[in-house]
Amino acid sequence: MPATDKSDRAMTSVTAQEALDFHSQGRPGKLEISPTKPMATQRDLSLAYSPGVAVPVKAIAEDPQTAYDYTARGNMVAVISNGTAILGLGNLGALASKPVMEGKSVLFKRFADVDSIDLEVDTESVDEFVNCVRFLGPSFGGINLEDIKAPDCFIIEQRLREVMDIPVFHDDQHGTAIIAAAGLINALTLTGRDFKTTRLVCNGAGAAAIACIELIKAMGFNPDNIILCDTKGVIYKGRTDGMNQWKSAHAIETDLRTLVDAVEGADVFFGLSAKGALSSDMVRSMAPRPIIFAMANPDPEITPEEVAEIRDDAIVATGRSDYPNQVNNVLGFPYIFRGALDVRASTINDAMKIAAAEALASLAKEDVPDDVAAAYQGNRPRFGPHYIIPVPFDPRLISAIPIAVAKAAMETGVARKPITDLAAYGRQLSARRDPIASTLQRIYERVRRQPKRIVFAEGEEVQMMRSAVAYANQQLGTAILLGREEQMRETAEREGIDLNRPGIQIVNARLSKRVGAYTDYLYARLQRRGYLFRDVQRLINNDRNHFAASMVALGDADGMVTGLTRNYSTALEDVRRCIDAKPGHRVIGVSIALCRGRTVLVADTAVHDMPTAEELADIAEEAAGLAKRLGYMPRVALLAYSTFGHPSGERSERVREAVKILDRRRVDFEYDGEMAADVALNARVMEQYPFCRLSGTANVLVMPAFHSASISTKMLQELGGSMVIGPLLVGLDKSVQIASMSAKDSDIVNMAAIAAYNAGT
Ligand SMILES: NC(=O)C1=CN([C@@H]2O[C@H](COP(=O)(O)OP(=O)(O)OC[C@H]3O[C@@H](n4cnc5c(N)ncnc54)[C@H](OP(=O)(O)O)[C@@H]3O)[C@@H](O)[C@H]2O)C=CC1
Ligand SMILES: CC(=O)C(=O)O
Ligand SMILES: [Mg+2]
Repeated sequence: MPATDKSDRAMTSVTAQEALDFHSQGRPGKLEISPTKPMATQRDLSLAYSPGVAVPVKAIAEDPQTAYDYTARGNMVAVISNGTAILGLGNLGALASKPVMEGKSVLFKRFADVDSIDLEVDTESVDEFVNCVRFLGPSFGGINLEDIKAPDCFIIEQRLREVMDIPVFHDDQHGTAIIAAAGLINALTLTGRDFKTTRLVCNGAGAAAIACIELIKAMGFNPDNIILCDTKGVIYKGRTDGMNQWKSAHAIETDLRTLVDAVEGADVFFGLSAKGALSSDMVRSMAPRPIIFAMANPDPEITPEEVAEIRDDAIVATGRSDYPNQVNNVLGFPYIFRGALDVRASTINDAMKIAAAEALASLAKEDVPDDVAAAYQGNRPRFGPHYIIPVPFDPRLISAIPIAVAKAAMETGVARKPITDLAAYGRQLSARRDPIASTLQRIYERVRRQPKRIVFAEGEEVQMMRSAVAYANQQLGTAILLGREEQMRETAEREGIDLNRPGIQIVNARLSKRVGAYTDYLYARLQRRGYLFRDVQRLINNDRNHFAASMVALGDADGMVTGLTRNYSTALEDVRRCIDAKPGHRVIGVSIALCRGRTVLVADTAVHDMPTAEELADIAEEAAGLAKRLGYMPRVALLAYSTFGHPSGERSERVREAVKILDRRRVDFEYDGEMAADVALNARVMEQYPFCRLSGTANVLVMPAFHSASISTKMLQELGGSMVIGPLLVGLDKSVQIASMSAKDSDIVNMAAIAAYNAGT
């Protein structure tokens, strides 16, 4: 464990250890490369490699544009840094910048389906850096420069733009400028100001600051009303200390010399400098209804809490995701490159940047539809001081920004492949959204709004303790750890887990005053099922699943998670002794498989061994219900080895009968079957059955039996590289989730969040 500093302690939503574990668990780091073509047979090899590969080689040599058709270039962006200005942490070198750069690459993929690789260039020499990057053009559709200190970044970007015919975009400059400009447009609107008369002070005169100032000036902000400050104070005409040509370009005639002087009476403060640079007194001296964008990362120039202590009329934004109004370039770079790549833009020019800023600003003013509201902390946001800019998880960003950028590229003549049908382009963009982000995010955000008490039944297990801490840290509610306190504290001490955080509660069944109530409750349920009173006492005293499930049944907790120490079916039996199915429902297990941007729900992966036709129909209904609750329009395929009667067989007959039962029940979701998995999942194969009632490929798969459900999800996970969540228990009267015995901390936290979500939000 490395030494922690103040900024580690300031991380309220995650601990330093969690951050390290997140990066080291499983395959270290955040990225891997996966092929898009099979490389399985001699023929594949002949096509992909020699001799077949010679054909596209020659085609590209003849017409370089065909590289976009035959290689990954057109969707590939390099994130390149030398680590000389990593976030606001300073010059920590190329290697130390790698976690940030991997992170940026992942965000490219997650948010905009842009493939990306990080490249860390180990030099502080501008010439060496430029020479290294300038020859990489053939590999990429765009270059995203990141965390390179000023003024080197200006020279590097300028020189690379001159010699490369693909977009070269320094994210800390232009990404930040676009987002800050969008936020500023809206904050000015809300406070009744305009670009002509507003007085702005920008602290920091590096990469991000200079670009922000340049962009807002290009948008019409009055240059005479902007004061730039750096570590030496105000940048005035004639200053010589610590100057460079980029600072000089924004120097103004003024007698003001310090940030304190400059900020007095200012309408807007832009912070692109360092933690704590704006004091309370400075905030006090600003004009009425001041606009404060404290954008330094990870710790802002001043926190929203500190501003709130001084005045309640300020609009405050930071670069962080744990406060409202996150002004951070993550809102920009994935979508700006998406638009630029899609029209094969040769550059990203001012018109494209302004179009992105305006699109972003407009989005915040639009009503937030239901499926978007879930992406927001708190209630449905409405344009106002606490919502001047959309959050990164807003699913509308992928449609709104790339279109604006692509249009501007076409209008300014830098698009090498103009898009003719923008409506169709908009639909393609929405389809690129990876549902995993929005699905889990939606669950977490809803729970955060209505936190829940979740009992972690196997509280003495290390993973349970870690998960409970993560649950509490993420403000999902109270995590109740069940077990012997002394043992838990000993383990926690040894493993460096802090159980003294708010939101953690320890309950020892043996010492609990509720033992009597739970025993009476359970005895009433089990007395006619062969259990004596003392058997039930033993269950409550000695068995944590029974104790935890009784807690939930009697309302002492909202939900529970278990599963690490007992196999799934045993844990489920324990729970079922205490909790029934919801009236009119059937208890089933649904696994969520997330694979290459697709999400499918698979059922029943937990309970019914060999379901009857009636049971299959129930399973379809329960799974469709879960799909709806997760925000999907269910398209349910009842799977078999046969498709619509061929080949015939007894097992397929049962599935066909289930479809007829659903017909009779007149359910309100799309379903069809029986069909084979490829028919359900592959649009081209489905086309061979034009009468199929599904409007698209299936997103809910009802398996004919438990063995096929279990085998296929495990194969998806192990061979298909899918992330599989679950099985989630559906249909119980109270909220319980059972993790697998091999679950990692993150799986358990997901399960706990899902238990909390199902407990009612
Ligand atoms: N929210 C967002 O999306 C983004 C935020 N940022 C944040 O902005 C900050 C600057 O990043 P970047 O421009 O890339 O870095 P640079 O190294 O290019 O520039 C840093 C600038 O900040 C100035 N500075 C540092 N400390 C102080 C201080 N205490 N008071 C006044 N000025 C100070 C420096 O002054 P001098 O010139 O005198 O050395 C320099 O001008 C970082 O905290 C970074 O995390 C950056 C990009 C995006
Ligand atoms: C967000 C970002 O890019 C930075 O702080 O450097
Ligand atoms: Mg950066």
